[in-house]
Amino acid sequence: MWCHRLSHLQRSLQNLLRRGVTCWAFQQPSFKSLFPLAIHWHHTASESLNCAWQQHEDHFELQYANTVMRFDYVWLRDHCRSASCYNSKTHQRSLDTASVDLCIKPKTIRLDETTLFFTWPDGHVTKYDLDWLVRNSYEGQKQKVIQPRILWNAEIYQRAQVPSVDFQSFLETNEGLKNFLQNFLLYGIAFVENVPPTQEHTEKLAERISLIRETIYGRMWYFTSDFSRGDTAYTKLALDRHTDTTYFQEPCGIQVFHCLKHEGTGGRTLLVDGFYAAEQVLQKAPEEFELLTEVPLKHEYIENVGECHNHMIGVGPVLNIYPWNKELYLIRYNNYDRAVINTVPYDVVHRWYAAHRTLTVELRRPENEFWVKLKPGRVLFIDNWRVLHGRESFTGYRQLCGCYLTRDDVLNTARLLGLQA
Ligand SMILES: C[N+](C)(C)CCCC[C@H](N)C(=O)O
Ligand SMILES: O=C(O)CCC(=O)C(=O)O
Ligand SMILES: [Fe+2]
Repeated sequence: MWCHRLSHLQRSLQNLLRRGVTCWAFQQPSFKSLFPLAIHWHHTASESLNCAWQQHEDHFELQYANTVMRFDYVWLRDHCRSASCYNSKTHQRSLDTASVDLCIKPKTIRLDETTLFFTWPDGHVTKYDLDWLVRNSYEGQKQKVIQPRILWNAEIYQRAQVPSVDFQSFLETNEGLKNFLQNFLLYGIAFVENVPPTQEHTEKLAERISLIRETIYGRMWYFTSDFSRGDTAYTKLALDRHTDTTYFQEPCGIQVFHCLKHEGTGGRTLLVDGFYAAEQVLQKAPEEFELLTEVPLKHEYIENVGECHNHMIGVGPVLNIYPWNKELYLIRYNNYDRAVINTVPYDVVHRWYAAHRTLTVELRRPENEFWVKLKPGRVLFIDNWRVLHGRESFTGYRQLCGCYLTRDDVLNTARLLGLQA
């Protein structure tokens, strides 16, 4: 641990020196030893490669491909891809990270063409390709989006004329499946056409891209307005925009809807891109956006109807972002299922209500609403981590079937088809 303290001390000393406060520093007994080496930049001979590196006391600095990267020495030892440290068949680490000295530093560093060689105190050599380091560095990741998306309001979505994929081509060709998934990843919704209007065919579709996520509602579900379950979804009432299963610790990733029958009026489906609305909040009120990413909330499902007894609780903020690049990846928005707020003090609660209102105003702008009437044969897939759904009240007999999908497995299929997900 000494080396970390040293470098920390060194940094504070440098800060003090920069601010001109030197007296404290000179009182330290080993002041000189804190600055043991003059730092030299190593440049590559070839101009075209444009690579330079420095060995600092507590990290390795690399400039390459217009990126300045800083690597911790333990990190450099830990990611060694040599045969004894990494099994390239299973893509698993063999090295026991706990056996690495936390104060490790390379004995020598050398660059040959585009490969960096680190020789460690015990003689072990680690090789890194410069491009690999760029791809895998924090600085490289920070600039990258995990999931490219096209945020939409009704006009943007309709203008894009996103084609539906045909049932046959979805099931039988990789191209059909890939087109479908690409649209789904970009927009958070996608349709399959000409599906025979049965639960079995809907299930086949779902199984083509993922594993079906079985929940308290079953594996494939099938529902009418019979109030067979203790939830408003099982009535004829209107449902305002929301995401489902906010009361799960991990809300379901994807929802599949297939309307098998409707003899009556109303019942249109409402779709709103939650990420588009959140982006508007970020632009107009960044501190409110931040609050929505920070305040943890509970959502709850309490059911006691007939034989069904359930009590589910999920905790998490409304907006979930990756901490390193601030990219939004999940919105949890369901005012029906939001539980008592008892996770934040009153003053934060008040600011949270204001931020929630700002988001709600964006979500409710008529220009952000995309309305569609689900029909037998046309199956809708919704990214339940991004796109909110709702429905208009209706009359008559309406049958809806569908299921939830596990998000990991949808993304797995997408990656195997060569898509970025
Ligand atoms: C889709 N299906 C009818 C099975 C369930 C409906 C769940 C409704 C619940 N309030 C929620 O938003 O999670
Ligand atoms: O009836 C509908 O169209 C959708 C109801 C709903 O929100 C749901 O089942 O999750
Ligand atoms: Fe729902």
